[in-house]
Amino acid sequence: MWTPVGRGRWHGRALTVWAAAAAHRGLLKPRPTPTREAAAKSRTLDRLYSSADRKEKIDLSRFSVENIRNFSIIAHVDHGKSTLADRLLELTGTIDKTKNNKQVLDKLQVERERGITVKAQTASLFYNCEGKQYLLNLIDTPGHVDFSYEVSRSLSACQGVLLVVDANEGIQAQTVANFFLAFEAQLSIIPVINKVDLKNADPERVEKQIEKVFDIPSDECIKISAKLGTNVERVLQAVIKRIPPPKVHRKNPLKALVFDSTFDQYRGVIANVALFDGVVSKGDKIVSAHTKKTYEVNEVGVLNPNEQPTHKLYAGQVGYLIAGMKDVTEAQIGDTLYLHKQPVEPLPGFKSAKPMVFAGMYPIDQSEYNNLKSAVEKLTINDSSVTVHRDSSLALGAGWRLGFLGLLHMEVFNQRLEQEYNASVILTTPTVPYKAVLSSAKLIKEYREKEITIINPAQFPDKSKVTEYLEPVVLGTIITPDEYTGKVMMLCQARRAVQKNMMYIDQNRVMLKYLFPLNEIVVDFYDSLKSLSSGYARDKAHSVGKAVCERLKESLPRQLFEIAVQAAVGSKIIARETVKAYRKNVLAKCYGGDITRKMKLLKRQAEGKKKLRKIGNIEVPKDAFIKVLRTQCDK
Ligand SMILES: Nc1nc2c(ncn2[C@@H]2O[C@H](COP(=O)(O)OP(=O)(O)OP(=O)(O)O)[C@@H](O)[C@H]2O)c(=O)[nH]1
Repeated sequence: MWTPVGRGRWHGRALTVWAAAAAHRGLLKPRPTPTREAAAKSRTLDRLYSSADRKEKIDLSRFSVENIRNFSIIAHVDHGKSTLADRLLELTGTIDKTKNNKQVLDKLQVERERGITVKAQTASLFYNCEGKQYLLNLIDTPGHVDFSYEVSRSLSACQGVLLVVDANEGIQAQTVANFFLAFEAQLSIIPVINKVDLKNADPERVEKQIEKVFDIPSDECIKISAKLGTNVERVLQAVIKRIPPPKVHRKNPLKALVFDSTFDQYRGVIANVALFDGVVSKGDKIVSAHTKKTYEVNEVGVLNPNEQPTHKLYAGQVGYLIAGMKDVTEAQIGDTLYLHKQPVEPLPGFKSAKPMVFAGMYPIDQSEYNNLKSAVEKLTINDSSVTVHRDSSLALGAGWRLGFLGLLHMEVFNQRLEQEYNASVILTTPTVPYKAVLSSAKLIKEYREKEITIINPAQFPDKSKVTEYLEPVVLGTIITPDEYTGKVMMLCQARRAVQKNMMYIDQNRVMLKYLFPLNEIVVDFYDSLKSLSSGYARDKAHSVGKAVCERLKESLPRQLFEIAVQAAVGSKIIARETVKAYRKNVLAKCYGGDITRKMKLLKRQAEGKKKLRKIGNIEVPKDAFIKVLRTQCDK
């Protein structure tokens, strides 16, 4: 939903923000240079995942549906999902127990460098419980709100979740958001209170919070230390006892959901699939419900945690499938695959992600356009929440306008392009989408619509042709120790937010819900929340305009005439800088001499400059644009 610019109203998507005083690793900080430890870990993981290690084909036929459990680990950022996944992999003998096993499922370089999960990762574990062999398919998910699309997709392949909560921090905003995702999907929820080894851990308090906020009896909570491995075996037992096996039919024709996919340079698209019905094996002819194209299956297997080919994949199992899809448009996340000549009703797929932040992306060098295009296409297979529209700019040439779920998402996408595809790009300052209700008949005819969405500031229609502008608003949840409540509320009001709810989740923690205009929180709200500074200036247009003018002034080459660099909002100039002219010494040849002659020469020079200023065109070097845009993005 949208609201007239300047007023607050509820928008459909719930966006959660972090607790004010929660200790947190900087998520939006500039990318750190990889440390020696990260590099060593990277080498260890490369060995762990090298294709040379791929083992013999395994036979999954021995796992009947009753012996399969599919579950995700969900939590707020940093509450220990990936560390718990490490322990589960060790306990089941999937990986050897070594000191180097730290966030093993965080395979991407960007994840290892930033210490956060950005991609959901699947691992199939084999576990013996009370004399029975079980196949457990685990999906480790990201905790940050920008990647919650990964969580919702992962849940479609599961029947249950481990809801991990930090024993010191307690319930946080993403704990609440992720709980509701699982609850709405009607999954079994096992609360796991982690980090009980911490000095300030208070698992009893967290147990009570869980009971109060989620209505889950406190005796259902499992208290563990994922770091030390304490009680982790109980988690596995609870997975078997409390999460039901999938409801599927192996005798029905194949019905497989593509819930994620990646692109491999040599093997094409590798689709992560959850089988709802039937069986699939190498050599089968399958059809994509989305494109109706037919493919021959080259390989099927499970992730253990690296790719391990199997003879077949059976209904109820989660694995991967390679079928020679070479073109990126063929790999659609949410697609249903079925056997040739045995069509099935396609699964509902996924609601498409709604981008909240838009930015222009251009190759630094236009000759790199095609390479960058192919890199962007391949990366969007692996990250389907990014939207791509072609765009062009006078200064930067041909490029795209990309839509992201948040700023961290944008940074991570950019970093992945650089690291995984060696691409070098210019990203412009992020903006949020706006809508304009048009009043001009000419514009309505041109757009064939009365209400248009604007994702590019350059396309903002003039005020005189518009009845009103609308801006997106989001529901934000903030959980904060109560001593900060007053300051947090002041900050929210300064950001034009409207309070919707306030509740004590325990003796000294408050959960606040506010409707925020998205534009007010998208760039720096988290930093302000952390510092709770009260010196917020409401109208930022002036300071931003001034900063850009100053930077442009530094970057523009001087001319024979003065150049005015102005920032304008509509027709109102809000900031100005002047690039001084080169001054030719027209008096150089006047030795001594008559003052009137000197005056005449200076007057003629001034007139010449005035004329030049009227007709003079200056060429803005591309470097200047890059410099200005870069610094804007760094802000
Ligand atoms: N003391 C202690 N620290 C833990 C425990 N479990 C995890 N940690 C630490 O908490 C930090 C975050 O752990 P992760 O496993 O990366 O958390 P995560 O939830 O996967 O993080 P995201 O994927 O980025 O949301 C790391 O520094 C871990 O070493 C625990 O049981 N005790």
